[in-house]
Amino acid sequence: MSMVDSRIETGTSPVVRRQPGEPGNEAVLRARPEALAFTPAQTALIVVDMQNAYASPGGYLDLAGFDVSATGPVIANINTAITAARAAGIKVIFFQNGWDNQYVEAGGPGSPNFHKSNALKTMRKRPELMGKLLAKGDWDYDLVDALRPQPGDIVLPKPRYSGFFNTQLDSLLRSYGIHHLVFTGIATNVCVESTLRDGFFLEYFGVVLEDATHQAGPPFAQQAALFNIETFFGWVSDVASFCHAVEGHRAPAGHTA
Ligand SMILES: C/C(=C/NC(N)=O)C(=O)O
Repeated sequence: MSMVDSRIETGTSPVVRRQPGEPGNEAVLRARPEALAFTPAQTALIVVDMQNAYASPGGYLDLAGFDVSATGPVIANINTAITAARAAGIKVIFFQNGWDNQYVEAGGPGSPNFHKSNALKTMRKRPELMGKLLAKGDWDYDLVDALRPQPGDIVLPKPRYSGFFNTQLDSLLRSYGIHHLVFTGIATNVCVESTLRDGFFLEYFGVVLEDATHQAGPPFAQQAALFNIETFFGWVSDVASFCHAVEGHRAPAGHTA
């Protein structure tokens, strides 16, 4: 059951607005700790790293010992959010995490990534996996079959946990006049939280749809990430609330978001 505050239905809950709302243009999302108002055309749905590596049995997280058995409903919920976003004219941005198959982009021993990445560590333990985990061109790097980008969507590669680091995300968002980011994907406590946090420092309003995310690690990692986001960096909502908020908002005719 969603823990999102239902008081907004009765109009007693505060609504966070970046600027005074324009009637008819504004969607209001039930969220914790407050409802959040946004304009669909100035909002992006960010789909973080929904690759086989993170969401499929036999992918990197699974091989590294993380539980991916509950990712099926997350994929279905992301699909629901994507469909609602496209219909409302919200830009959909997919990230793919990883590197070239020689791992030059992963950084050598001079990079903390070399020492902390569980994908790189797993491959050092199991050399037969070298060139496979999170390597561009391999199944592990591919987006899961159930989530297919469409014309008008953006697909961005990223080499580190934050989607703002060494990517075109910030300049693309600014070029489209986007300042609200709705987050889905895996892992809540790693790349989702890292990207939302960096967005906060760059003045983006970030909200996570909790049932469209999954953690890397035990359930407390999900709870801690959502607590941090709700308390310090942004807002937490769910897919049904997002669909409800954008219902009735339609992309202009002939518009690919
Ligand atoms: C653990 C991990 C998480 N990535 C992500 N997409 O959140 C990794 O990439 O090693």
